[in-house]
Amino acid sequence: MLPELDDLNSFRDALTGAAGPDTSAVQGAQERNGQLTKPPGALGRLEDLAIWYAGWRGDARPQISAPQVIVFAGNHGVTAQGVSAFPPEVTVQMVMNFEHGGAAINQLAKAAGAKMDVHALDLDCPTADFTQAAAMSEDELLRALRTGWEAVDPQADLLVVGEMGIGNTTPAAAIACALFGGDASDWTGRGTGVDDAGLANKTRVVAEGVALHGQGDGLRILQCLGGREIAAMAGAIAAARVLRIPVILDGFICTAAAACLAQLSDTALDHTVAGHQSAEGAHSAMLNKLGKEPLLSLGLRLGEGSGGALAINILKSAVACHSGMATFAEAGVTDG
Ligand SMILES: Cc1cc2ncn([C@H]3O[C@H](COP(=O)(O)O)[C@@H](O)[C@H]3O)c2cc1C
Ligand SMILES: O=C(O)c1cccnc1
Repeated sequence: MLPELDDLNSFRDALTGAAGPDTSAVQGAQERNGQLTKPPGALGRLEDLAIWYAGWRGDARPQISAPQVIVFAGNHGVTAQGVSAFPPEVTVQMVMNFEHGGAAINQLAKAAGAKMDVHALDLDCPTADFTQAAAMSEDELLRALRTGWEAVDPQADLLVVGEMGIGNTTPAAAIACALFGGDASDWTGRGTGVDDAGLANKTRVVAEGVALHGQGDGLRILQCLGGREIAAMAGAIAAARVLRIPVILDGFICTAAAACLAQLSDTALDHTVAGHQSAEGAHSAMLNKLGKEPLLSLGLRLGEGSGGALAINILKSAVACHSGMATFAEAGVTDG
């Protein structure tokens, strides 16, 4: 059961107090894995994935039958600084596209057999430009976290969260810089494709934001430098942690949301795997900081949950092998 989110402390408490994986299911899955008709370790990371999944589901021989993809959308005041190659009205236009089934994520969710939900967060009311003020008030942060928290279907057995928000690679870079240190240029990339002058301007904006608001815990950084859809992703990833629903992380922006949770608790992201490595330059550095090895590297730089949705197929395949294969004894195959 998910507790109500009355305030930011109830969020912190729920995350830090959430139970870990079921160790007996992990043990049962490891034992089963050792008996399947293949040389030991021959399925590589698929074996680790299946055992990890079994632990979080509390079932040594699990199935994946109800994956959920949730796309959150938000608008960003910082777009006034000219940080994106596209205008902010594209956010609401893409939300319509999601609703009509025309975006990349619609096709990828369908191909993965996942249901897809879309939540637009106050698109008429962009966050504040973080070079001037905190992006959100505490109350706005709480409401965005709650949107994500409540969007997770408790019956889902796998979750991917994605986003749409023109300008949001800028807050994602600022979050990473504030959490992990280094220069703004280490974390700032081209997003939708800004040119060299655009990249220099965007780097300045990230540096200004971090100089103004770079202190505090993961929630404070999310509030001051993030955005509503980024906070909603964090809320959904945290709810999944409490509900023991495994999560496949998407690209740069999704990983920045997750990184805020990792700052609050060392075990906050134990139920997550990195679906892919985005072509956004600093994504691999962010994954390294979080100790996550991506499953795919296909040069995607889209967001929307696209890389996470693609990786559903990998996880499904891992679990299908683990739960569907015969053991040496069942198949009458001689053990090594
Ligand atoms: C048509 C279109 C569809 C998208 N789908 C995801 N994004 C991605 O690009 C945006 C981030 O890049 P930046 O920070 O440079 O604006 C986000 O909306 C992200 O989801 C899109 C962007 C566009 C233009
Ligand atoms: O990695 C991402 O999520 C990403 C990269 C570029 C633009 N939009 C999203």
